Amino acid sequence: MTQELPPPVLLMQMLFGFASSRAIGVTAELHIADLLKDGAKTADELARQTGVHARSLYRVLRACASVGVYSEDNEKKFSLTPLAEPLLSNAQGSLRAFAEMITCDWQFQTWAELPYSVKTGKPSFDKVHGKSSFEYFWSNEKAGKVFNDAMTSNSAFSSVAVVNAYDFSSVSKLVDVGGGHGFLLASILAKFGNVKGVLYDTPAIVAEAEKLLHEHGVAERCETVGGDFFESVPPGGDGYIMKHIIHDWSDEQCIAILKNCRKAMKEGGRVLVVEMVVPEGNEPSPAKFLDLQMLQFLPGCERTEKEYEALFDEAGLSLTRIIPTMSPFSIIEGFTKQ
Ligand SMILES: C[S@@+](CC[C@H](N)C(=O)[O-])C[C@H]1O[C@@H](n2cnc3c(N)ncnc32)[C@H](O)[C@@H]1O
Repeated sequence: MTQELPPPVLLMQMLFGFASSRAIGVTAELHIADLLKDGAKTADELARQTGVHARSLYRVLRACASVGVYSEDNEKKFSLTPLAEPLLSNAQGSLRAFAEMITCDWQFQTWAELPYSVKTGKPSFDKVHGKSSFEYFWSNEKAGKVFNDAMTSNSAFSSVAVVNAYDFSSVSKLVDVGGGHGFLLASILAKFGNVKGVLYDTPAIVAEAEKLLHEHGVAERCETVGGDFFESVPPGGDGYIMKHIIHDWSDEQCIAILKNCRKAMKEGGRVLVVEMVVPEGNEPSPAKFLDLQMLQFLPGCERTEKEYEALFDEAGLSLTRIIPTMSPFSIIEGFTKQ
């Protein structure tokens, strides 16, 4: 439908993209979707419950409703819509924490410096915050929590898709490299009862993962190991999965991580990289905007199929398949080159 709008109107809508993103993020921060779970409410009622300014909240919700996130009825009551439901905290694959993170203060401060990244090719995050993004999250409790909660929330969304798209039953020991708090690995182990897991991340992050592994009832089948994936990864797995890891790093750094996996894996083992794959040409894809996020936050980027093939090749692996999932993420599978 938007294609039929006159170009200046469509362009203006696009230019206001940052505003719709921020407005949706504010409602995520205020848990508005949770408050609408049991029925429609006016902005006044919602403002009383959240302690904010009623008229301003109304304006934010009206703007969100104009793009289909919530809807407003004749009595000025707001309700959930299919686009608002993923903002429920307990929705399967909830995007609430992700929405809060992707529109928070340090995001907008970093995006304001996009021209710096375009000029220099360096992450604007480091310029704005004086350190790399991971160092910032590891040293700043509040930002670290927002980031890790978003990763777990995003993981909930993409993990369901990965678990349903790939048959892990032929893997006996799966190492999740940079597995964060372990949501993906726990989901895989919960579905595939024969698989043993190793959750590998920095020592501080894996120390926080135990609770989640217990909650999924997989702690007994899952080891946690702290370390640095540029140095080494735990040996003896026949599967090495990496979700949202490879897109964080430069080609040289990715090749180092992939080579470490190849060296550590048992004969006949495989690597499984979970990322968006950038389509060639003008095809629309969220990967092309996530790529700009990477440009500013880390040395990494989103890659095309050919670029993944080249990375795998340099690391001594052959890309065998790209398996699409019901999410924007694909599973890029590789085996040791024969
Ligand atoms: C973008 S998050 C992805 C987390 C998880 N795979 C997921 O999809 O939710 C990147 C992860 O890499 C971890 N990480 C970053 N540098 C690392 C390193 N040098 N060694 C081990 N883990 C590292 C971070 O702590 C973080 O958990």
